[in-house]
Amino acid sequence: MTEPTAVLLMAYGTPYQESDIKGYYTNIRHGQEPPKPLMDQLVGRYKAIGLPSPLARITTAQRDGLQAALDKAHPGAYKVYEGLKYIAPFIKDAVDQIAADGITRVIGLPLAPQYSSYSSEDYHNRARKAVEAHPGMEYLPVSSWWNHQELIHFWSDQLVAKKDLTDRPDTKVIFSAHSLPLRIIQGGDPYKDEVIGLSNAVAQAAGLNEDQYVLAWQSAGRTQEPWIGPDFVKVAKDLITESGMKTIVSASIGFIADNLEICYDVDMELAKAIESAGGTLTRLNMPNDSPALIATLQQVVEETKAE
Ligand SMILES: CC1=C(CCC(=O)O)c2cc3nc(cc4[nH]c(cc5[nH]c(cc1n2)c(C)c5CCC(=O)O)c(CCC(=O)O)c4C)C(CCC(=O)O)=C3C
Ligand SMILES: [Fe+2]
Repeated sequence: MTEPTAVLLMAYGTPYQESDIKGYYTNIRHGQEPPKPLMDQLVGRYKAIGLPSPLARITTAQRDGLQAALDKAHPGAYKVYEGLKYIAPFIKDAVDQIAADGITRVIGLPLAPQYSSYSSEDYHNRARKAVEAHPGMEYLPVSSWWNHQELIHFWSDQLVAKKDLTDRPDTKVIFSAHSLPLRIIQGGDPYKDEVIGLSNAVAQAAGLNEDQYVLAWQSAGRTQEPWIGPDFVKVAKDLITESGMKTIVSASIGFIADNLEICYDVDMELAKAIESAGGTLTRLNMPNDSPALIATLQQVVEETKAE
């Protein structure tokens, strides 16, 4: 039998317990400890959703689901690993484990559907650095995979199921993705265009007209520099108070899992803003470890060939 190929699933990571938050946040801040007010704010948000955030369990379930799907389609051909950016098991730990398992071919698959230098390229750089420590190991990076039909239909199926609601003149669908500092997308980063591409593809597959949906940005950091906007909280409030909308359907298409940005920024912050403006929020489910997401990841792996 030929040697299996490793599939390295890479994700942001999430603190498992309160005592992890400081180290995790310090890693996100490139080794700088967070000032107390920022730290307190983040602890407050994690406590509000309950630790660990569902993301920890979901990333592992995605790994297990992909392993089972690949085992069924190609017995013995792939071994799936989980490597995180800001908390253990780190990307480097996973690569070292792959080497210890005697595998020399690694597909690097970021669990972020759109490419950006902030997320995808940083995952690949961390993986490549770890791979270089193992002579003879080959690294095959996946850039982005937002345009897979299974993923597009995961979202559009939910909108089609809510057609009675979305067709009402006082309902608007808001697609959203994580904002980024404008400086990151300047100089040709495709992130924004890929998010626009996914939102339009989902809208088209769901049969939405251009006046039935908008794209906005969520979870921007509260820093001085400009971030991609408009922010989805402001967009939602304006739609209700100025454009006569009653229902907002929120689809966080830039993410694939329930996490802090979904459970807090959408389910608490956005929901509260909409309710206090007099409207109601309906939030679409995230792909998590659904068959559609696992099928998408399986296709991405099958399409990845040596260059
Ligand atoms: C583009 C993008 C994605 C999607 C792509 C991908 O998934 O890779 C993403 C995902 C995530 N971000 C996450 C958590 C955090 N991100 C932060 C901070 C930041 N994110 C940024 C961008 C992104 N973030 C940026 C530009 C910053 C500013 C700091 C900096 O310049 O580096 C902070 C610090 C505090 C704060 O600012 O809120 C936290 C705690 C979690 C885990 C949630 C959980 O635990 O459930 C997830 C999945
Ligand atoms: Fe983030």
